[in-house]
Amino acid sequence: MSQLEKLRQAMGPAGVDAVWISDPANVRALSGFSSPKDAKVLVTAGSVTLYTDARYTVQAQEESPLPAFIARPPETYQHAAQSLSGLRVGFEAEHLTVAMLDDLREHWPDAQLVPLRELGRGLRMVKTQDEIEAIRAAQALADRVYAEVRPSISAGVRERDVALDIEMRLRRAGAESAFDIIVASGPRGAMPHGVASDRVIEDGELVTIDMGARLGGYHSDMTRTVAVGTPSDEMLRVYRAVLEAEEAAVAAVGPGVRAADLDTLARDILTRHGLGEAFAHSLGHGIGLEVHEGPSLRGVSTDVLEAGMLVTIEPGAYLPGIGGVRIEDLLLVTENGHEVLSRAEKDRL
Ligand SMILES: CSCC[C@H](N)C(=O)N1CCC[C@H]1C(=O)O
Repeated sequence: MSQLEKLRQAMGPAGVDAVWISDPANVRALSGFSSPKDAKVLVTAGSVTLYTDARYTVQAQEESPLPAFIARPPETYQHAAQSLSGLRVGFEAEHLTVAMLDDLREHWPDAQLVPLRELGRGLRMVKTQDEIEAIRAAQALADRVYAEVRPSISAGVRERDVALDIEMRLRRAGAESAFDIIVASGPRGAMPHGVASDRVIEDGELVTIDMGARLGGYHSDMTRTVAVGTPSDEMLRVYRAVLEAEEAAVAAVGPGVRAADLDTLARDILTRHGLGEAFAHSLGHGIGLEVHEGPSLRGVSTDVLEAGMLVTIEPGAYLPGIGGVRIEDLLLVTENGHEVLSRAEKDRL
């Protein structure tokens, strides 16, 4: 089913006759338009319109199969108002500013505005085949770049230079970095989001590299922790515990599996190694047009995995003042289990 069909199917149960889409990821999913921050989509039972402005006339025509109305507010609102009189119009509560809501109220006096939450989950959690191939390609590129850069991660090298090297190679290949690249060496490894700094990597340290490619709007995400020289016995023990938790959680991924159970499985292993408290975040997340999207692999998640979902499995252990380890793979949930899309080699320490 297309994302437009999914949205139309969800409108009745949500109590709306139309939806004004302003979340860029949902705009892109519905329209294919690659500058979704400068666009909106209006969906009614019988029509769908892409709204963007004259900077994008040619681009909208080239990229989107949807009929486009080219104008800026307030003309866009006035145009939309013609098809919204008397209708209940949903909007994305997490993505519409108070000022924008005021504008909609002013220009659509005959419509009833209804806040909707988490629309993207229903639309985008299960990927289409094209989306799966886009993410597969993004991850394959990230794997290649990681393999190229891995030999340079050594004592005397700045974290920032590792990140720059990764970013330059991604950009040369026509992609971008999916997020600020994390290169966290030695004690900085205790920061789950330790983006690359001026710190110089030292002998005997672990270095966590968390990177992804953004290609055609779709993201990949993968983490490896590597040893430079011989790490301490304590960090070796942490590394092996995280690897055990990661591999066990990966092995358990499949359709029908409760996301929360995967988090518990990994957390229990780390707890047995005395590292439960050190695992300071959730096990993973879905990925697609955003780095973080549904399903959620948190302990409190009610999500159940389905074939066609893309998820990360990324347990970590963080010891303030000492260091940290995270290992992350990107998986496609399949009818029979899963496929690991991230192929980059892991250190066997
Ligand atoms: C800022 S994007 C971070 C990408 C990373 N792979 C990731 O998703 N996480 C790192 C720590 C936990 C997890 C997160 O929830 O941010």
